[in-house]
Amino acid sequence: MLKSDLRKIYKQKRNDLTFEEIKCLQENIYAQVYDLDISEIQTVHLFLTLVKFKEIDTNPIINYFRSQNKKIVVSKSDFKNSSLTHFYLEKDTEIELNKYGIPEPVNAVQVSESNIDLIFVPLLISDERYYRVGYGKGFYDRFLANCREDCKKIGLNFFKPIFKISDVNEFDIALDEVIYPKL
Ligand SMILES: Nc1nc2c(c(=O)[nH]1)N(C=O)[C@@H](CNc1ccc(C(=O)N[C@@H](CCC(=O)O)C(=O)O)cc1)CN2
Ligand SMILES: Nc1ncnc2c1ncn2[C@@H]1O[C@H](COP(=O)(O)OP(=O)(O)OP(=O)(O)O)[C@@H](O)[C@H]1O
Repeated sequence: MLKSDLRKIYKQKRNDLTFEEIKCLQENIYAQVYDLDISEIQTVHLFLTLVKFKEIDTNPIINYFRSQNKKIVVSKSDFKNSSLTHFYLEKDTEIELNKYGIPEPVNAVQVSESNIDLIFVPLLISDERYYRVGYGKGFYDRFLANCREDCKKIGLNFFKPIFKISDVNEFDIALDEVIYPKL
């Protein structure tokens, strides 16, 4: 199926989830995250939850990685060129919503992509080859292209991957793994 159709379908499917359903799906995802082998990981990048699109609440994941003494990195989005810049998220880092409703750090220390060992990637839907469809601006395609070859990329989603995204292009970078609710 085409990215543009998948984007519409999975935006709607996510929007249709009730908060009770989301709570249950999240718990399943968190349990799988807490089961990952993170012994080689020092620095982990997470997205901060975009509430208007009913994204997974990443706060419990952030708290978990903090409790494991890992450094947390979050981004600021530049919609003019679809680029992200990255910053350490400390316990006292101030967070503000940008005009799209994305939480972003204020006055934090910038981090280069080369310091990131693990990235949790937001997505609407992925396929069995670990390609993904996001909101369609290419922020993550650009970001992942700048990361280390050995940086681990794990997608998080409420829905099971489909067989195949048919219009994957030269910029699309496959993830290493996608975590979605399993029985
Ligand atoms: N939490 C989170 N942060 C993220 C992403 C994400 O998927 N989740 N992104 C992943 O790449 C980037 C942001 N991508 C976004 C793309 C569109 C809109 C948005 O509000 N779109 C409006 C139309 C905006 C316009 O073009 O004027 C809409 O769809 O209504 C928000 C975020 C970077 N940060
Ligand atoms: N590294 C790159 N350099 C230049 N253009 C890029 C790059 N990566 C992606 N693009 C362009 O960005 C646009 C959006 O890409 P795509 O449809 O794959 O977005 P997406 O993965 O759904 O969005 P997002 O990453 O923001 O969640 C496409 O037109 C694509 O060609």
